[in-house]
Amino acid sequence: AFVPKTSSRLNVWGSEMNDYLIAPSILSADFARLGEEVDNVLAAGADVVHFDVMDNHYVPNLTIGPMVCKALRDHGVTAPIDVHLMVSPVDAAIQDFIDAGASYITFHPEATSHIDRSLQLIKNGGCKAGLVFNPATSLDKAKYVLDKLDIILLMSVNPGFGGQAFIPITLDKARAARKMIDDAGIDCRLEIDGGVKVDNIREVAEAGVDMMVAGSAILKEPRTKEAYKETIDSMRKELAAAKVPQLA
Ligand SMILES: O=C(CO)[C@@H](O)[C@H](O)COP(=O)(O)O
Repeated sequence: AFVPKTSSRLNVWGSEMNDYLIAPSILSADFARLGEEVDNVLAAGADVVHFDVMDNHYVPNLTIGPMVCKALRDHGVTAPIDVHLMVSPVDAAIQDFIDAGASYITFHPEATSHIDRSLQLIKNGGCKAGLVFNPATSLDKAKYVLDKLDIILLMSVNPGFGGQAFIPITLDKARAARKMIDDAGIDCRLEIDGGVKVDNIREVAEAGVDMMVAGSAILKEPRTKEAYKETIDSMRKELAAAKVPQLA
């Protein structure tokens, strides 16, 4: 049965966190003013900084690395930094981002021959660990590492670029991933990334997602704290109205 959301079902990683985490992707930031952009989006109410790392090999784009992550920490950012590694092979980058101050690190199962070992490497570094599933990648790869997963991240676009359209079948996959998490009873967030906007975020939440990455929907002109707050507040209003299935 669908009933209004309460915090009981989504109480993962401790009660001090919001039920729904909003994670603006800095891929859409003005990189010439990155520190200020991150400060503004956090002051506007974002929970987490989503940090996209692309290697021009696993994905067809090249972005930012551990030095930029460390620079944000040195700048004074204390919010969680959610590092999404679109990098292959991935293990060296995992260690670099642990050293650079990452909080959460996720990677694609295709990017390592040893998924279990790569997850353990992240956990040994004291970070939350997660697997990322491209739109056409099956959730099967999660099955035998569920006990090591703090995050399952579903790509709702093909990775590599911001500003793409949400792929609707991801909602079915989200429901399947939510069931997998609930059946296993693990303390795991379900994250989604790609094409998330004010007008579809409620539907995404109702499919069982509790961590929302949004790049171009939030980080856009006029690039002011007030404008970021307006978008994030609108997203929170939609999330508050979401009806999600409760655990039995
Ligand atoms: O990882 C990626 C793209 O590969 C994302 O994090 C995008 O940056 C999301 O951007 P929008 O689709 O929200 O504009």
